[in-house]
Formats: sequence, C-alpha cells, structure tokens
Amino acid sequence: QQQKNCGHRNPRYGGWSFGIQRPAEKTDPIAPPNPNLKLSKVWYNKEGPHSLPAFLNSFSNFLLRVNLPSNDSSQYKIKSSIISILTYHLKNLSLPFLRSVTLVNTLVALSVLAGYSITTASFAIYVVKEHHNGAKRLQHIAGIGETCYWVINFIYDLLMYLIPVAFSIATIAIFKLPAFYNYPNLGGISLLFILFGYSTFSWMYLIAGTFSNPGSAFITYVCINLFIGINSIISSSVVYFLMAIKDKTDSDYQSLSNTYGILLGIFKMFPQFCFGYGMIQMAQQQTEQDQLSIFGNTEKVDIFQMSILGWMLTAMFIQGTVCLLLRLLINDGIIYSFKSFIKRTCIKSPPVVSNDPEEDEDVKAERERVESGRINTDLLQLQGLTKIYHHVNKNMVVVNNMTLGIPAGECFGLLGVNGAGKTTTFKMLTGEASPSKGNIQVRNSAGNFEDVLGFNTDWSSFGYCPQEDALDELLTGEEHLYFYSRIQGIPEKKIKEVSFRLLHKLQLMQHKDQVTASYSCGTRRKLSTALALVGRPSILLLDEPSSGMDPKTKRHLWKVISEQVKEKCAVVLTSHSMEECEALCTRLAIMVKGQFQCIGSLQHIKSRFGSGFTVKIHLKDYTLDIEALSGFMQSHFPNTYLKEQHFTMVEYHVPVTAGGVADIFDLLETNKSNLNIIHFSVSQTTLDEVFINFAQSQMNPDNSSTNSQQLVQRDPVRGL
Ligand SMILES: Nc1ncnc2c1ncn2[C@@H]1O[C@H](COP(=O)(O)OP(=O)(O)OP(=O)(O)O)[C@@H](O)[C@H]1O
Repeated sequence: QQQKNCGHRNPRYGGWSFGIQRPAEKTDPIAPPNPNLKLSKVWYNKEGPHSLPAFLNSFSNFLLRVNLPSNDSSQYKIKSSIISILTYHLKNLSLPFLRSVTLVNTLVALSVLAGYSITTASFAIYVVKEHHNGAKRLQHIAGIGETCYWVINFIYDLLMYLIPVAFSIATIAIFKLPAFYNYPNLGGISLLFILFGYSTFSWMYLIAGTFSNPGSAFITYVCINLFIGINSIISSSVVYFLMAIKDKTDSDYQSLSNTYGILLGIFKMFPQFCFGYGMIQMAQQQTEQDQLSIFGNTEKVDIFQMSILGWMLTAMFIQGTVCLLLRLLINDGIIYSFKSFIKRTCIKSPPVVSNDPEEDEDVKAERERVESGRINTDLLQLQGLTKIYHHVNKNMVVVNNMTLGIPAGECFGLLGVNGAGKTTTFKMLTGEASPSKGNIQVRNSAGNFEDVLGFNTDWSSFGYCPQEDALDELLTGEEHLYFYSRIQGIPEKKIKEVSFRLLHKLQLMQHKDQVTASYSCGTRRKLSTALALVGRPSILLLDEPSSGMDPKTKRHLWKVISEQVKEKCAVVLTSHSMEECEALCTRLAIMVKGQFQCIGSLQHIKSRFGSGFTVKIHLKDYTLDIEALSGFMQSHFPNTYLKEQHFTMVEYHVPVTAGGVADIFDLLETNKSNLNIIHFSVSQTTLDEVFINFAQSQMNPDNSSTNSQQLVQRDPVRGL
C-alpha cells in the first residue's frame, strides 16, 4: 500500500501493519472466513525508489523467521540484490514510460524501413531493366554465364548500397542518437543495414524476370517491403502491448505470450521484419539501460545475444544466402529443362502441323533436305521448331514446325507481317524463349552439330542485334564496345583497335563519346549492329536492324552486312523492308501464322508467286475518269484490276498475257494522248506484292489453312 509523505522533512519510506481485521468485501463467498486470520500490510513511499522491494523483503524475512525453529532462524534469510530490485522497478513501475518509448521506437523503425525499402528497390530495378531490354541476354550471348552475371551484380549492388548506408551511419554518429549510437549499438545498426541489403537484393533478383517493365518492378518491390514490414511490425507490437497491460499470472497473458512467440517465429522469415524489429529491440534495450543508469547501474547488455539482435541478424543472413543460391540455381538451363519436363508429362499440346499435305513444295523440300542430312553444308539448323504460348483460355501456336538449314555465306531473310512469329523464332535462337518442340543445332569448330539449347550453351559463334536496342542509357557508344569486347574475351591491348574498327565501320565515330540516351533511333540501331559484330560471329542474327534508319544510312548498313556474308558468316535477317531483303538476302522465306508459306531465292519466289505485271500510269489531271481507263485496260487484258490510286497516279495489276510486256507497252503508247497519260511504267510484280498477298491470308482468318498455291489459283484478280 502506498504511503503519503505528509510533508515531513525526514519522510518515512515504509512500514508494516499486522493483525488487521480483513475487510468484509474481501471475504470469500464460498469458503467461510477464518475469524482468526488477520491481514498484514506492507507500506512504502514511492519517493524512495527502493522502498517497496526493501520493505517487502523485510516482511518476507519476518515470515521466514517466524516459521523457522527458533534456534535456526538466524541462519536463514532472503536476500534481494539491487539489480533485481531495479529490474522489478523498471518492469512494473515505469511501464507506461516504456510503452510510450516502444511506440516511438516502432514509428522510427517503420520510417527507416520505408526509406530503405525505396533505396533497395532502386538498386535492384537495374537487373529488371537489363532483363526487360534484352541486355542480359546479349551479355549471355557475349559470354557472361548466369552465375557470373548474378554474383557480379550482387557484389556491385551491395558495394553501391554501402554508400547510403554510410550516410545513414554518419547521420546517426553526427546527431549521436543514443538508441543507435551508444556502444555497441552503432555496430548493431550497421550490421542491420548491411544485412537488410544482403537479404533484400537476393529475393528481388529472384523475381526480377517476372516483371514486364522496370517501373512496375520498382512499385512492386517497394510495396512488398512496406506491406510485409508494416504489417509484421505493427501486429507483433500490438500483441506486445496487450501482453504488457496484462498480469503475468493472468491466463490471457500466457496465450498472448504464445501468440507473440509464434508471430516472431513466422515473421523472422521476412527481412523487412528482422530489420525493423531489430531496430526496435536495440532502442528498447538502450532505454532500459538508460533507466538503470539512473540508479548507477552502468553494466552494458550484449545486444548481439540471440534474444536481442542475434536472431534477427542470423535470419537475414540465412534469407539472403538461400535466395541468392536459389537465384544461381534457377538459371535459364534449369528452367528450360523443367519446362520441357512439364510439357512432356503434364501439358497436352495442341496438334502442330507436321507432314502437312498442303505444305508448299519448296518448304517440304527444305524440310526433307535438313531431315535427311543430304548436302549438309549448314552452319545453323532448325529442326521442327515449334513455340506454343499457353494462355488461360487457349493455346497459341506462334511458330509451327519450322525446319530450315542455313549454310555459311548465306543471308537468309525471314519475312512476315507483325505477329507472324519472327521475333519469337529469334528468341528461341538466342535462348531467350525455350521451344515447345524441336531443336536448334550449330556446327562447331570440329564440324559436328551440337544443340544450342539446354545447359552450358556456347554462344561464342552468335552475334545478335535484337529488335529493341539493349543499350545502357548511361554508357557512351565507345564504352558499350569496350564492355562487350571485354565480355567476349578480346585481349585488353586489342580492345581499342576492335572498338575503333567497328565505330568506323558503322560510321559511329562522331557519336562515340555521347551517352546512348542522346542517340537517335537510327544511331542506336547502328550501335546495336556494331555490338553484334564484336566477337566476329559466324552466325549473325539481325532483327529488323535498319528500322528507323534514313535511306543513306540504311545502304551503308547493307554494305556492312554484305561484307559479313562475304566473310562466310551465316546471317538471319528479319525486315519489313522488301527493298532490304531484295538487296541482301540470298534466300528468304515468308511466314504466315508461324509457318513458312514459301522459301527460296528472291527470283524463284517472284517467278512462282508474283505472276503478272505492275503498270503505273501518271495522268494529266486527277479529275479524269478513272473508270473509263480501268474499262479500257480490262477490255484488252482480262482480269486486270486497279490496285491503287494516288492523286494523278494509278496502278494496275495485269496478269501474264500472251504478248507480255511488249503488248502492254504498245497499247499504252498508242493511246497515250487519248487516255491523257503523261508517262507510264511496266514492271514485274515486286516482292512487296508477293508479301502483301501472303499477308492477306494472315489477316483473313478464314484463309488460315489455305496454302499459297491455292491462293494463286483461286483469286487471280487479287494477285494470289
Ligand atoms: N510472351 C508471350 N506470351 C504470349 N504470346 C506471345 C508472347 N510473345 C509473343 N507472343 C505472341 O506471339 C505472336 C508472334 O509474336 P512475334 O513477336 O514473334 O511476332 P513478329 O513476327 O516478330 O512481329 P513483329 O514484326 O511485329 O516484330 C504474336 O501474336 C504475339 O502476341
């Protein structure tokens, strides 16, 4: 019972009262009161910090001695030490103070966690960016293995992360924040900062490949950190506060204590919790020590013991190591093997076209050539290559049973409308996507074919210019070339020579010192092509290399590609420019819905599928009657149709006639003035027209199964 001081100069700090009658309301209603049982009271004055435990201890000694045999009583006593008294005082009498301190510490921990959630995410999005823009794939092709890539990134990010950590520690040291500054707390908080980075980068790397763009990756990383951190810290703090207001003998206290233990066990799996909770623990420990020091106890508590920081630090180290090991283990090779296994055992793939009776004769001949192994001078072979994307409600066959062989010194053009499957084919060729079926083989230096897919692929013979420039916006053109030269293993003293040769070759000298962020689209494409040529590849994959280039630059690029072909490089090129394919490709194929519709040399394709002529007529006036002109053309050349009309220019498709070009010339020349013609031209149907006609079968879903030959025969008016 508390005792009032009553304003005395020498206050009494406590006392005892014995033999008090028990008050009526305290009697037990079930067990009748024993009239002989009297109440004793211990009095204390709260101004004396030790008065309660001291007087309580004396009372305990009275009881002890009263109950001991009289001759023994002096031999026994109950002792209380100053520490236990102070701890008792701290835990029980200063509880409201400690609670408010814990609340403040929780808020501080959450604020620091929020800051570090953003910091760590801003470091990790770099790998997402490289994954997204294809730079990671390009580095693999250039020679960096999965393990090397992740380990180097991890070490680099961790070293860079030490800069904000150093700033935080310096701030703590400058302002001497006692909770984190006093010995050994500065060491503890430094370890918490470092291990938070260690554990967070690892799990962020683990899911880096799942994001569609770096922006969404950044938001997701920060949200995950904050969501887990805030929820775990607040829920454990709430249980802690509830425990603190309960009596230890209360049954609720026990169940709360069990819940608290379980929550801590679960939350230790998350670095965000370990980081925040570790800070709270440290700050709380410091507050208790500050309180103890008021009573002269300056003994330091070991904050690294398991119950304070030890577990938090250990858990973060384990999380980081496990996630990093998983990241190293789950590489493209393992994913490829796993996917292949799942596909083989679980997923029923839709039937892909094989031995299609309607397959074009040239496509069939190429398939038979590759499958039979005859006339085998190929450097690269695709055998039954198929890619199926499994969507929620349907499966999409994007590349369908593609068989092809490309010899050295050939530039093979892969044509097709948007979505025909060209880039997907390239992705399979470079290992970015795994084929659902089929195989890709490359001839090695010993002259034998070896699989490109799977583990330990040797990409040294490949050069790849992706459709989207895989450039680092912070590096200059020259730095890019240096970087990829080093990855390719070019000796240090030759790197400058190689880089300058390529800068000259692609006319990039004037841009070599500019960062690529300031490059125009065409210049970026030139640099991407230069990077593909760094290792003098024997197989060059170019995905729309000239897109965005002006005609002059384009022609220069064609010259560069032609030189590569002359040097016996096997080039695979995709382009939407027929002019480019006509200029470069020794052989080409047109893809429709993932399948080859035709294959062969340019002239072969034009003469097989481009029957007829294109007549371009320029009229004197655009108000002239076009229908009369069309009627005139159709009356002399049946099945002629008007293809296009732009202002005074009209374009007709004229089927092959008995008299050929001479007849068309004769007729138009004779009637030039009657028909108000200024001038006209007659040409063989171009590759553009062949392409457009094939493209129409992709646009028109009803024609999906129709092969090219049938189209030629069915609709001569529309060309094919
Ligand atoms: N990851 C993916 N998941 C599902 N479908 C995909 C995926 N990637 C591509 N596709 C689909 O595969 C088809 C072929 O795409 P691809 O990029 O290979 O076409 P493309 O011929 O290269 O077109 P473009 O000329 O526009 O580059 C498209 O319909 C596309 O929507």
